[in-house]
Amino acid sequence: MEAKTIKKIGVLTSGGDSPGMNAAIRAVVRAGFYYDIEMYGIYRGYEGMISNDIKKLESKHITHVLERGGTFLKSARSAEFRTPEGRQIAYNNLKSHGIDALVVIGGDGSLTGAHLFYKEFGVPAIGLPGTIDNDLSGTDSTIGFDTACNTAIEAIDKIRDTATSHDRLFFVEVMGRDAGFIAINAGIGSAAAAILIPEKKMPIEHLVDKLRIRTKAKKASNIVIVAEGGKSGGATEIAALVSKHLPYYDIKVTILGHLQRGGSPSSYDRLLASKLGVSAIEGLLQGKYDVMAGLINNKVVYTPIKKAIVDDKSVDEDDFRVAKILST
Ligand SMILES: Nc1ncnc2c1ncn2[C@@H]1O[C@H](COP(=O)(O)OP(=O)(O)OP(=O)(O)O)[C@@H](O)[C@H]1O
Ligand SMILES: O=P(O)(O)OC[C@H]1O[C@](O)(CO)[C@@H](O)[C@@H]1O
Ligand SMILES: [Mg+2]
Repeated sequence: MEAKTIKKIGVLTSGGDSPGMNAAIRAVVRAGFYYDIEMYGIYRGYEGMISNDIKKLESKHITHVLERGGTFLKSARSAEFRTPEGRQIAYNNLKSHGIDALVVIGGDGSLTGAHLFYKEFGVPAIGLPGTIDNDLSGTDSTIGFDTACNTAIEAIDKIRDTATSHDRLFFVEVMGRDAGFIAINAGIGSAAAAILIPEKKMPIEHLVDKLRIRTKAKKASNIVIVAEGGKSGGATEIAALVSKHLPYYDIKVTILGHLQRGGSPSSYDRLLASKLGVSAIEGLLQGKYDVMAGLINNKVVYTPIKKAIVDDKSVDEDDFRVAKILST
């Protein structure tokens, strides 16, 4: 595709926030300035595009944001942007500021919105994978995933201390409505007894058998990791089912919840966000539209958004094999 002349670029964060979004915004804005582009912040994701909450960004806006969790541009889930009328208002607002192109930082939903917007109005857009869920193809890891896994592991380590002291069985729920990436990573990284994810059904009898075997083997503690969108329910539901089979166990449930979305980004997420932020601006200037910039084997790759959002990135079967071997 032939590159359009781009003089003003808008950047927004959308969907659930993720650690490293600020680092990504900073890199996008810094790279924009480097290439003499006027940069605009669109606040609260697509909500701000519709309510015209759009401001020109200066250097001062991105000072000391790289290390901060959350997103200083704020984020939102916008029902109105899902409607053609909402998107038309958003387009009119962009035009009123003379914005020629967009960088959208968010998850699969946010990138779906960017793809639709490009198709309808021809506004050049590049997506950056910003979500703790890691559920986008075209990148080994999404911005925020590594930090979220570290946060989950740190919390589970603490739970293990008390679980071991009291010989208790813990069910720990991690985030991931439709994706088990945090669960499998945090599960392997914290020596979980079992890991339950949305993509795979584990019959309750299997889980119960596994826990019985571990009890016989006199394992010091048992921690089961459950992704919130598990096929048989979340940690609370699974714990209730298991307690019917193993009434002699002292069972506790911990839901880690939104603490997994906060915190200062890890070094990996800072690097990822910084590389992809620069690549977003350079991609737009080279005429790469309707694509997501990702990192595969440490190289920047531009993948059509349509491909990146397709639900074909699944938890590696080999990770399950490893988890099984290590928990036996
Ligand atoms: N099909 C769609 N058409 C238009 N806009 C969409 C569509 N899907 C999502 N969006 C927009 O993107 C926003 C964010 O999407 P969603 O809530 O799925 O989060 P996400 O970007 O996947 O992030 P995460 O899953 O990490 O929280 C939605 O609130 C909506 O404004
Ligand atoms: O904060 P909200 O809007 O309840 O969204 C929670 C969802 O967002 C995510 O944290 C991803 O951002 C999912 O893992 C979780 O299911
Ligand atoms: Mg999503």
